[in-house]
Amino acid sequence: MDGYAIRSQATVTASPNSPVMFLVTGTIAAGDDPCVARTAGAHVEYDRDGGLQTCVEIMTGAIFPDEYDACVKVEDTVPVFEPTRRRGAHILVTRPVPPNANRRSAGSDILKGDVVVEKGDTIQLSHMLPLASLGLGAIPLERKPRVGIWSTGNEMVNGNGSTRDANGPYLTAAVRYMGLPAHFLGVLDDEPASLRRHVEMAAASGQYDVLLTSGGVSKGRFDHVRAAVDEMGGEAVFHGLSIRPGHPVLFAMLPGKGGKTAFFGLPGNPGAAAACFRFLTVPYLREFQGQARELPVLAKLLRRPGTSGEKHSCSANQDTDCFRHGILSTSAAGQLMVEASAEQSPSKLSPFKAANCWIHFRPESSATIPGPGGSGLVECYPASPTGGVLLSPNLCN
Ligand SMILES: Nc1nc2c(c(=O)[nH]1)N[C@H]1C(S)=C(S)[C@@H](COP(=O)(O)OP(=O)(O)OC[C@H]3O[C@@H](n4cnc5c(N)ncnc54)[C@H](O)[C@@H]3O)O[C@H]1N2
Ligand code: MOO
Repeated sequence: MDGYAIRSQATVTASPNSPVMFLVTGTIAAGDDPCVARTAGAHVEYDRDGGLQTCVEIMTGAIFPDEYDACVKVEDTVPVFEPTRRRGAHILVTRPVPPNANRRSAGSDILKGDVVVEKGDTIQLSHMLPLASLGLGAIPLERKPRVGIWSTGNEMVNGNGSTRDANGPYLTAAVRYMGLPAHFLGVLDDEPASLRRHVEMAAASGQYDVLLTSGGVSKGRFDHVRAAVDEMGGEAVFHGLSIRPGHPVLFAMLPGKGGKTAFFGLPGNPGAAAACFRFLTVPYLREFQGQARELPVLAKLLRRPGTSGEKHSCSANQDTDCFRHGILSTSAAGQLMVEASAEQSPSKLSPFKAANCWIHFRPESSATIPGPGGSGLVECYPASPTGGVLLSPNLCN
């Protein structure tokens, strides 16, 4: 605090009728040597033995001189002779000042041995103030998973087709949104040898930890992604899951330089690619970085998906996990509420603009009133996978 460093003991009897007068012997500013005080024109050693009723004017952040134990704020003092900022001026204190008032001990924030960042923590903005205050210029970080992304399909505009590539820009942005390096590697034709060559070369290069394609994983005559993975010696971990949307999704491990490379063959329908990325790829990328499993928030379901028709309602299949986008909000009473988007077709993209969350309907929540025991509560995850990680180990760049 800006004020005067005093000996609190001298103020025990202070009152408005009987103030205690202090002689100001100098001024100490933040950054000054606490033994040397500024006076009108010079820096001199202040009168350290001047007795109980001497004081030093002190500024916020200045190192407290040893012989004083409390600071009285400047606005709680009465100047006797103006100007006060001069050796020989006096102030009056009209109330007792407790020991240690307005004084902080050095090192009381982070003690020796305190853990500021746990091993495996993700460095976020919240860490920066404590880390920087410790004088750390740089900290060791684990390498981030590097992600390579292709779109597939002869129908894509880039391959002279008529469909605009929605998945490539979306998936690239989503990976970067997590604070991870992502390279969009282009659009691949529905041609087995070309698919194989590109994916095999990227895995062999050792430049990527995770590779993603979208499209070409279903049952069509031109869906060649699985065959390409098999032919390059990849091991399919699963191809097809009991989820909606995205049931044709493929996950495989590819042989690569210095170990295996994870491969997600996401379905082509953009809504399905987005759901599979959010619920399969994001957890993989988090696990890769040693991050804890993401936990959902529970919200009261205001509108079930597919109320306009049964197609995307989740009620058809009791053993299927359904992922539906929706809008999460808070009621006036503070209750989290979620409304599933009315349109849930995985090929319709306009609802993504308003949706701010994904709702996970577990198989058991397919009953008329979802949630444990029919509570009406459903699990929601933010639509955008947050990572917020700092990419540079250098805290100042
Ligand atoms: N006989 C069956 N047919 C289909 C099944 C099935 O189980 N049996 N599943 C359907 C489901 S569910 C999905 S999802 C799709 C996924 O199939 P693919 O991964 O093979 O995707 P494609 O056929 O290549 O494309 C589907 C659709 O999405 C469009 N697409 C693809 N990539 C993009 C992109 N990057 N940007 C925008 N749009 C994209 C593509 O043009 C197609 O319209 O299979 C069903 N069929
Ligand atoms: O995965 Mo597909 O887009 O559910 O229909």
